Amino acid sequence: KEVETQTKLANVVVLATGGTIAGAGASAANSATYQAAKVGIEQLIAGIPELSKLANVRGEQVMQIASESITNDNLLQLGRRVSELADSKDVDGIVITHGTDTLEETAYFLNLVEKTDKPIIVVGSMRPGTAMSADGMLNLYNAVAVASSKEAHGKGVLVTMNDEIQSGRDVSKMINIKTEAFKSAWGPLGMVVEGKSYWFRLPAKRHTMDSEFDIKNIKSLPDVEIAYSYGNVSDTAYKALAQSGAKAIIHAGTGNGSVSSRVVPSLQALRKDGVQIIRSSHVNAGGFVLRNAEQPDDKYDWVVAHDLNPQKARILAMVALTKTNDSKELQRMFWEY
Ligand SMILES: NC(=O)CC[C@H](N)C(=O)O
Repeated sequence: KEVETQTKLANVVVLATGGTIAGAGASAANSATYQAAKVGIEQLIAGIPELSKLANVRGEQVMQIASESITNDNLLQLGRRVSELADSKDVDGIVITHGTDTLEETAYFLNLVEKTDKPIIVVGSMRPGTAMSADGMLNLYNAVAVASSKEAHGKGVLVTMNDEIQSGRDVSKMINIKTEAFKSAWGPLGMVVEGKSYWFRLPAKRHTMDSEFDIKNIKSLPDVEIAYSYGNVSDTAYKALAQSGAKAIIHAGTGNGSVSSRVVPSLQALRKDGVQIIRSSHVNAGGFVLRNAEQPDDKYDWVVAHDLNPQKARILAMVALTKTNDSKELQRMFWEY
């Protein structure tokens, strides 16, 4: 009996959403020119017989899209399915296959709203399965390995790419042509090698079980948009986004979220009209925006995104706005998550 429980394999569900990990190209030489979201999850799982040694794996095709086309409704649909599965006692871990373009957004969203300590792993690939040196097979194998491990419990939503275990909160796609594409400004949490995980650090920010957000209470997500900044920037985009109904605008700022003097008056006016202004940075290796540095946030009643890049700041702002429209509360959430 004891031996039986010791060797019992974990039950892992793979939720497939599309992306390059489900991509197919015309020839094995096509590592960058191919169609994403072509191959079904049954075929992906069948292509890796070694998975059956790691866990009892079953797949579910939730959608079949390239991740740049993912909508807020898609996020909610996926989040609800993850939550249902996490609540089931027959499920020990969940893997989500995903296009890499917005993988970091989905991983962070789930990290905020899933009330479970069961492993949730988001995984993609940089080359389609039809290409030479395709990376999807190993990335998915590693994802299932981590999802079925005891140690992955309670560590928030994770991403396994290029043998690394990254925090879904921190990780970002930093380059679009290398298999070494996903990095965290603060380093990976661990490594996964030959199906075994090696952990080195833990996430310090609130997530999953410790989060005040719950997918079960989120009916819809408000409109939050991003405006990019650069030299000679105009206020046209900011004003247009507000006019089309944005509840918050993420300022994808230069450097430490600095704001051009050409734009400051409009952002002040938009805030007076009720739009939340959230200063982030488009510095690729990781921005670090501090309150009242560069701009008087207290005076203008603006929020800073701290180390969250603009696309992650959009995710947190949407989720946060389902609870509050108080800028001080929003700022607290931006420090805590
Ligand atoms: N490497 C990828 O997954 C990119 C493919 C596609 N643009 C997507 O995000 O789904």
